[in-house]
Amino acid sequence: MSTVAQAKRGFSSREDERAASPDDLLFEPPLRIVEYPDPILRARNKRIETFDENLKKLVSEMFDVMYKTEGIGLSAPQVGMNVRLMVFNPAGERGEGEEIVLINPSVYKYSKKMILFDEGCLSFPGIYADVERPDSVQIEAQDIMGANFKFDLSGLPARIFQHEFDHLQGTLFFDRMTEEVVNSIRTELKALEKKYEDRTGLRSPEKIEMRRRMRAVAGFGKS
Ligand SMILES: CSCC[C@H](NC=O)C(=O)N[C@@H](C)C(=O)N[C@@H](CO)C(=O)O
Ligand SMILES: [Fe+2]
Repeated sequence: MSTVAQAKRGFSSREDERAASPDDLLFEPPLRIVEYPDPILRARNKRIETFDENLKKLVSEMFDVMYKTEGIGLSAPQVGMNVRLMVFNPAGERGEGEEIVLINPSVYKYSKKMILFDEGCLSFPGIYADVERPDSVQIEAQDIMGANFKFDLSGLPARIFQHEFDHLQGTLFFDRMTEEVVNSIRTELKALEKKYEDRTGLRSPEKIEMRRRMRAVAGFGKS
């Protein structure tokens, strides 16, 4: 399927979510943050169906790298693992606030009220810009033991959840920015693309203009 067709489908329906194999969950610490425009950030993320010690270790390593890099949230694809897992702690400090672990999350309701917030992403070091998102969301997910639960999020936790949920859909924060806002960070985005091209010897897998066009079909409210 072409990238454009994938974006139109939005990786969103349950039928599209394949189950992760034990190999998909293998990792070697220390985890490292995957930076834009690495194609890992646009790849499909598989459902987790094995709730074991390895998963607990992965979650623990994700919190480690999140705190070390001054994050308040982290999704598995950002550490090279294409599975449907996110961790967050709005306090951003170990031992403070509440550590949330969400596996195979989905959204069943978004608020109508929308809020602008100056967002940063660990996969786009040093880049901050305004993103508009619903103020609150009602979600369901599984915990580290595989138990299902539902809860409501608003304010900063809702913001972090939506940012990380987007990562699980292959959507990046600039896909949600207005054209004017993307223009304000375009030089920094291009610098990250050049860094990737210099490091890998490969052409950047995406061109910013193309993502701009695809943003129109990203849409809120799909799950
Ligand atoms: C507001 S949602 C941001 C979530 C993001 N997670 C993964 O990319 C994240 O943690 N971004 C950081 C750059 C961030 O927001 N850090 C905080 C605390 O240092 C900040 O205020 O910059
Ligand atoms: Fe991010």
